[in-house]
Amino acid sequence: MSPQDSISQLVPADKITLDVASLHLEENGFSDAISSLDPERAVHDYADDIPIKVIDEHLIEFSEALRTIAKALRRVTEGKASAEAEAAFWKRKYEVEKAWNLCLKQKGKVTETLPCDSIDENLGNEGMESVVHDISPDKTERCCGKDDICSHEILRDGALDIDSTVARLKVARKASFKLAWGCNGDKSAQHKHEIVSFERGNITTAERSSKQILLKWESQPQTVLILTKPNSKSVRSLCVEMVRWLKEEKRIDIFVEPRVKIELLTESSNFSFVHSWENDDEIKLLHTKVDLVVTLGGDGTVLWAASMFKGPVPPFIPFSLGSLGFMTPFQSENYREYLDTILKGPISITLRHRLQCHVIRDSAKDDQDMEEPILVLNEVTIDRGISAYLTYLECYCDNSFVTCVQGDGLIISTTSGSTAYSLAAGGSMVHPQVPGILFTPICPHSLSFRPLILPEYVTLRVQVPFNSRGQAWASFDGKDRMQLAPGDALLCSMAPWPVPTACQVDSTNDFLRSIHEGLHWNLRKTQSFDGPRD
Ligand SMILES: NC(=O)c1ccc[n+]([C@@H]2O[C@H](COP(=O)([O-])OP(=O)(O)OC[C@H]3O[C@@H](n4cnc5c(N)ncnc54)[C@H](O)[C@@H]3O)[C@@H](O)[C@H]2O)c1
Ligand SMILES: Nc1ncnc2c1ncn2[C@@H]1O[C@H](COP(=O)(O)OP(=O)(O)OP(=O)(O)O)[C@@H](O)[C@H]1O
Repeated sequence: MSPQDSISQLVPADKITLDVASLHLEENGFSDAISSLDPERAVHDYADDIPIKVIDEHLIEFSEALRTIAKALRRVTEGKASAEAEAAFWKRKYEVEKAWNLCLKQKGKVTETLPCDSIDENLGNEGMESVVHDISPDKTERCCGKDDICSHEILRDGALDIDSTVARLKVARKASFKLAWGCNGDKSAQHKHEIVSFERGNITTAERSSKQILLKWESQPQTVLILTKPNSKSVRSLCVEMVRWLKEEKRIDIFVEPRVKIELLTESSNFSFVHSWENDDEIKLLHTKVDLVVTLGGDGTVLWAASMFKGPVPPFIPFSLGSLGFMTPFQSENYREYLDTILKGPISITLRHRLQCHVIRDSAKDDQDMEEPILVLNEVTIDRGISAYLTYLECYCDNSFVTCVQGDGLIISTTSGSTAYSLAAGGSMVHPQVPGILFTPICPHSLSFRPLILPEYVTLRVQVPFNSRGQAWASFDGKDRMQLAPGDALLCSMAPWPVPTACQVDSTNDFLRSIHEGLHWNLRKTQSFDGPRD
C-alpha cells in the first residue's frame, strides 16, 4: 500500500484532494505564475486547464478553495499578508503530517532520521517506502555527520513523515544550516545538544529534563571535613558535639583544620582519631580524600572553605552560625536529622559558579609562566583603596572595549555574590544557578552607568591605564588585597570548578527564602481594603 493510500484510510477524501491539489499546483508551474505577480489570472488559467475526468463533486469545493487562495495571494502581492500565507502553508503541512503519523502509528512503525544526502533519492514512492522501518537502536544516528547540529535533523519521537519530506523538498524555502559552538577561538565542532533543538531548521531551546540538580551517592560517604569560624564559643561546642556524633553513630572519618584539632584535643584526648594536615601541599589533595565539607559559621566561613579548594570541590553542607547566612541554609540545632538525610542522599544541590582571576603585571607581561589563578565564590573588586583619586579602569570583554570606569571602583561578581557587595553597589540579585558574570560599578561618577550581566563564557580584562592618576587595589571575596600599578591588568573568567552546596529544600526555595528572611526583600505593609476602588 502506498503512503497516499494509507492516508486516504484515515483522512476524508476531500481533504486529501485539496492537499494533493495544492502540491499539484506547485508542480505545474503555478508558483511561477504566482511569482509573476498576477495571481488571479493564474488561478483562472489553471482552472481552464483542468481535465474533465477530474470534475466531480469535489470540484465545487476545490474551486472555492482556489478562490480563497487567489484572494490570499492578492494580499500577498500587496505585501500585506505574507505572514498569513506562511501560517496557512505550515498548517496544511502539519495536517498532512499528522494524518501520515497516525497511519504509521497504526502500522506500529516509526521512521528514522533521514540522512540529508539521501533525501533526493527518497523522492519517489519506492524511496519513501524504504525509509519506513521497525524501531532499531542502531538506526538512530545523527544526521549529516557526527558532531555538528544539523537543521535537517528530525526528532526521533515519530515526528518525521514521508509526505512532509516530499512537501518540504518541493516547496523548500529555508536554507539548511548547522549550529556549532566555538570555544576560546576554537572553531571545531564544540556544541551543546542539551541547550537547543534544531528540528527542521527551527531553533528552539530544548526542554530541561530536570530543573533541580540532584546528587545521588553511588557508595556510602566515609570522610567529612569540618571547617569552623574561629573565636566562637557556640561554634566550638557544636564542633565537639558533631565530631563525636559522626564518629560514634555514623562511623565517619573526620578532617579538621590544625587549629581545630588542637581545640578538640584540649577538650579531650579521645579526639586523637581526628585527621588534619601540616602543609599547603596536603591541602591541595584534600578534595581527593573528603566526601563532604561541613561549614560551621556564616557566609564568610563558606567563602573561606571555598578558597581552600583551588580545583575540584566536594559538596558543601553549610550550617548557619552567623547573623545573615545567605549561603548557609541548614540550622545547626537540627544537624543530626540533616546529616542523616544527606549521608543517605539524594541531595538537592546548587552549583555555585566561581570566577578565576589572574593578575598580569606590566613588568612581567612577556613572561610565559602565569601564576596560579585566584578563585572567588562571591566577587573580585578593583577599587581605589586608600587613594583619594578616582579609579580609572579600562574594561574589555573578549577583546571588545566595554567602558572606562571612573569612580570608586568595579565589582566583577558571580551570581552567588550578587546578593553581597554587588547588591550594595546597585547590582541586580541573580539566582545562584544562573551562569552569568555581573559587572557592577562602585559609585561611578556618571549618570548613566547601569550595571551589566554578561554571559558566563566571556573573559573580562580590567586594565589600569598608564595615564591613571593613582593605583588600584584588587581584593578577592573581600580578602587578599593586591595593588595594581598603571600598566597592570586583571583577567577574569568563569572557573571550571563550581562549589556544590547542599540545599535545604531546593536552589530556588533556598534563594528566595534567603532574600526574604535575610534582606526583607520587598517587605511592605499590605494596602488596606478600606478605600477607593475601580
Ligand atoms: N558594602 C558591602 O556590602 C560590602 C563591602 C565589603 C565586602 N562585602 C562583602 O563581604 C564579603 C566577604 O564576607 P565576609 O563574611 O568574609 O566579610 P564580613 O564579615 O565583612 O561580612 C560581610 C557580610 O556580607 C555577607 N555576605 C557574604 N557573602 C554573601 C553573599 N554571597 N550573599 C549575601 N550576603 C553575603 C555576610 O553574611 C556578612 O554579613 C565579600 O565577598 C563582599 O561581598 C560587602
Ligand atoms: N576557618 C576559618 N579560618 C579563618 N578565618 C575564617 C574561617 N572561617 C571564617 N573565617 C573568617 O571569619 C570571618 C567571619 O566569618 P563568618 O562570616 O562566617 O561569621 P559571621 O561574621 O559571624 O557571619 P555573618 O557574616 O553571617 O554575620 C570571615 O571574614 C571569614 O573569612
